[in-house]
Amino acid sequence: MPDLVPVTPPSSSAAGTQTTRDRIMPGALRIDGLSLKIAGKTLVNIGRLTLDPRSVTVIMGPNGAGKSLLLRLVHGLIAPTQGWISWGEVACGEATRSTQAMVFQKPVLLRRSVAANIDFVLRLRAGTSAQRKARCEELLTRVGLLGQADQPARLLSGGEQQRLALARALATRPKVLLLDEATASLDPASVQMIEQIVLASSTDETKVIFVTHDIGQARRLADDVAFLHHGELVEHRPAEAFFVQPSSEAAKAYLAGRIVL
Ligand SMILES: Nc1ncnc2c1ncn2[C@@H]1O[C@H](COP(=O)(O)OP(=O)(O)OP(=O)(O)O)[C@@H](O)[C@H]1O
Repeated sequence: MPDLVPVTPPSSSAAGTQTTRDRIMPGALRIDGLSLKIAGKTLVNIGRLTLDPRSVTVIMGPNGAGKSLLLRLVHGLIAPTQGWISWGEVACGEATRSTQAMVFQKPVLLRRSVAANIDFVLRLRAGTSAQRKARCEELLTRVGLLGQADQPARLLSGGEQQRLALARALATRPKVLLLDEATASLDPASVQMIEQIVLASSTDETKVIFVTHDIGQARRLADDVAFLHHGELVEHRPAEAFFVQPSSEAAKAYLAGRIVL
């Protein structure tokens, strides 16, 4: 296990010194001896996992495999019972969370206009109102919602709401973008748009970790696949190898469409 430096909140880093953001990249995500137990039951148990900082990692596995819990652990929304998660030299926690963004299956939006939802996030960062406006327009253009900027967010369709949630996540210029079944209830056109935005984002120095049940989607997006079963990591391989020749019986059965218990 490498020495992990104490985390410095981004706001307190002096000019000219490395910020938490700088120290996260280009380091990999490393998980070591990670376990999560609730009420005496082990729900996540991952010995070691290292993820490339620039790939799109897809996390797959049957229902209840621990995919969402793993994402929440990585995002620091829940604390592990044991073990470490680190980005580069930095232990994951409060400070790394501000360099990450997570998109959930059900978009969580403010009861304000589309643009105000983005502006809310932009206000947490430095910048003039003209800069915020320009950045807001850039983000809304990127997700195809500029025409609805002044509309109440709650009037958007499900797919549009999810694109707004994605734009809001991208507003933070995250080093790591975590998506938990973000397209699960959307139609094919919305799925395609979100996949395109995600793929384009992953080239901008943003690591993407995408949880999905959809094998076709995993094939389209993944550079590498981590397959979970009963809270354990049963394999982590480059996507080509995983889809052609999965090494675990659970992944073979899952890809063949058989029921995996
Ligand atoms: N707060 C909690 N307390 C107790 N058990 C929990 C809690 N959260 C999740 N679990 C259990 O942990 C297991 C893994 O849950 P998780 O949501 O991570 O699965 P998943 O792989 O994302 O499943 P799905 O594909 O159905 O969303 C499940 O059996 C779930 O019931």
